[in-house]
Amino acid sequence: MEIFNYMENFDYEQLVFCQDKQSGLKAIIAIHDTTLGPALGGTRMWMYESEEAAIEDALRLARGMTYKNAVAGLNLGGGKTVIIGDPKKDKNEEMFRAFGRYIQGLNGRYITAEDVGTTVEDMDIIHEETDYVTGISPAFGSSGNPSPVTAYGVYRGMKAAAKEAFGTDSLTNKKVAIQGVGNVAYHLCKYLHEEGVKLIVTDINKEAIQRAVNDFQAEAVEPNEIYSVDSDIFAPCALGAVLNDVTIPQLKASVIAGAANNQLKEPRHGEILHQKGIIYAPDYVINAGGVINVADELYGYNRERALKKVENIYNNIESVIEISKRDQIPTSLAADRLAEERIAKMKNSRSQFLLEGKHILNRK
Ligand SMILES: NC(=O)c1ccc[n+]([C@@H]2O[C@H](COP(=O)([O-])OP(=O)(O)OC[C@H]3O[C@@H](n4cnc5c(N)ncnc54)[C@H](O)[C@@H]3O)[C@@H](O)[C@H]2O)c1
Ligand SMILES: CC(C)C[C@H](N)C(=O)O
Repeated sequence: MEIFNYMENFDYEQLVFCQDKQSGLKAIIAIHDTTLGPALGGTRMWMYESEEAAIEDALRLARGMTYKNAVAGLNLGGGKTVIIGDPKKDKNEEMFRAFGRYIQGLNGRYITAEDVGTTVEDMDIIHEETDYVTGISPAFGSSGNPSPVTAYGVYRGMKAAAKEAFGTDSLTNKKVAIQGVGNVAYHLCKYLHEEGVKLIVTDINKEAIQRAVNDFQAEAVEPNEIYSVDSDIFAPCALGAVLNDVTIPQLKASVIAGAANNQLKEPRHGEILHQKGIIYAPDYVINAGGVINVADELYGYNRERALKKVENIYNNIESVIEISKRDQIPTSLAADRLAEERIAKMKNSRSQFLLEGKHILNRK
């Protein structure tokens, strides 16, 4: 990958490599865009096949956060960290403390939180070194684990997408196929089960599957069967790039609404879904509940206020579908348009503001 080329093409601001030999920390912080405010995005710990794959993931996820935060109406930019390593074996306290010091060194340009492979406990350790971390323990007056709130947002967004596809937002008796029943999807299953949804689940972790089978009477299928099962809604809740040339032709669902980041392998896959008449709830619009929740910490966390904002994901999905229908474009592009318009407007007004400031100073 030509890193500077890639950064230039997609307007990235900064890429930071952090290493600490003693603790084994190898982290990459990507800051995409801070027009709307400091970059807020989680830290993912994953066993990447190569350093290049880790860099690419950090960059793609950071850009996703810029768009997510913009559409969610947050005054925050987008960034993300990946830590290279096995979250089950390679974590230690020194690693997260070292990482915390790197975040502190960015002086507030980047604020972190949980993502795949990191926990509230990890954030608490980071907090020993920096205030630029959210999703820390409620004992600190903080919001804790964002996953249940992300699940609530996905549930709300799924209902809005269902309304477009089925004429009603009731999910009772609908079949929902869920890929990956981890932190977010477990809570999503709870909401769906309570509404009388028939759940079909898969995971590469047998215990996670068993929990969903036991707790929600879900039907379990093999990971490669989840795309082609008979379902009304497909909810990708594992990792990215799962909507691609191989999987899309297998889908029976009329709606795609799930928590995973970067679900489309390439932008053209959004166009293919549009042509097939599948209602795709854009990932970064529907899965913004977690970031909305942790961002509320910046104002002194108030759960009721945060959940009210998360409910709005229903309206955000409705707006995206409206633009998609009006302009005859895929929902993925409609969402991009919403985000880019908000950022562009702010870029203009910020430069005007700065010009004025300079003008006043000159007068003095
Ligand atoms: N946690 C949040 O608040 C949040 C917020 C926004 C977006 N997301 C995104 O949602 C997704 C899930 O997040 P999470 O926190 O629940 O993570 P998680 O690690 O708890 O859950 C992911 C699950 O997917 C399973 N999985 C991995 N590869 C799979 C495969 N090929 N087939 C089937 N299952 C597979 C894992 O075993 C795990 O159980 C991620 O893409 C994450 O970035 C999470
Ligand atoms: C800030 C975090 C809650 C971010 C979350 N992991 C996401 O992808 O939205």
